[in-house]
Amino acid sequence: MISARGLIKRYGDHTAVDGIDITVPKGQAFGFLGPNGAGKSTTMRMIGCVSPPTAGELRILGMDAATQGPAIRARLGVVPQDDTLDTELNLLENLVIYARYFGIKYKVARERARELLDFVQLSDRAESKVEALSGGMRRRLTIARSLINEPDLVMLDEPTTGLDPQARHLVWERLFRLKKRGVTLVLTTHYMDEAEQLCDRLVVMDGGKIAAEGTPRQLIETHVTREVVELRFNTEDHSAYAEKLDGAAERVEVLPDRVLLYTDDGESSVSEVHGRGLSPASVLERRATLEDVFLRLTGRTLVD
Ligand SMILES: Nc1ncnc2c1ncn2[C@@H]1O[C@H](COP(=O)(O)OP(=O)(O)OP(=O)(O)O)[C@@H](O)[C@H]1O
Repeated sequence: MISARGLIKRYGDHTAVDGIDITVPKGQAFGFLGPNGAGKSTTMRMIGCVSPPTAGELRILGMDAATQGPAIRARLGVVPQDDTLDTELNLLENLVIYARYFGIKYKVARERARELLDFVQLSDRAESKVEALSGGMRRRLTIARSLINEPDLVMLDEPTTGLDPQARHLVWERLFRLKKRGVTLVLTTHYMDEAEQLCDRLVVMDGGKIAAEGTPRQLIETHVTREVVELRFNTEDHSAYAEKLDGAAERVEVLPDRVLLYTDDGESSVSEVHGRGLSPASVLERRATLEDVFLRLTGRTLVD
């Protein structure tokens, strides 16, 4: 569905995307994980054929992005970061009008719009104005809109940013269903749980480059230990404690508010902490996550 080789995007002197390679097969949910400014949206815009690459080769749906943009766009679904719905119109009208961009006949558009509202569980709101919808409902409507041209590939830029947990789960559940229907999904996210739950494969981006790639499980197994012990001390300066804990685990990481011990045996690391005469205010043993992978690879946390 997507093949990029040596993809580069420069804005003046600034290189936003710095020579990335990606391959996305059909039916996969492929995620770009990374902090602000990593180059995720820029990559999505190139794949969406709205921003031409400065250099490199980019093929989407077997076509060349440089020369076949309009043909590619006709077969893509796009869910932008900010909702661009027409709030003055009702839900059905939003979908039907969008269908016109694709030259879909009115009768077909209305039928599809009804089906799609059903798919995103908004049928009972068909005649309401968009301005009356919650954030989660708007997202679902935007997802419905992205499907009006029956796309093979749907691109979602931070599909659940700003939504409450329940609204996020509703969006995820619909995206799972889309995937089951064989639609390929490409998404960007700041959220490790979203990446873990939705994505078959991930690239971790940082500073315009790909820092790592794999399934969520592979990334965790390759880059971090199985367990993590989080220690919080009554102090303003956790780095002093990190020094005292040198060698207490496979790796010791310090954040402003805690020390992280990366270990394959949480219990013995906790004993080691006490053995060194240290008394943390709190101790949390947990499984390693993508957030830990990210910290390892970039030295930063996902959500600043
Ligand atoms: N149109 C533009 N003109 C100049 N610089 C840009 C433009 N778009 C993006 N950039 C810069 O390119 C870099 C990558 O931005 P991009 O929006 O792709 O990051 P991102 O990973 O999507 O971040 P976010 O999570 O905040 O959306 C940033 O340094 C940004 O300031």
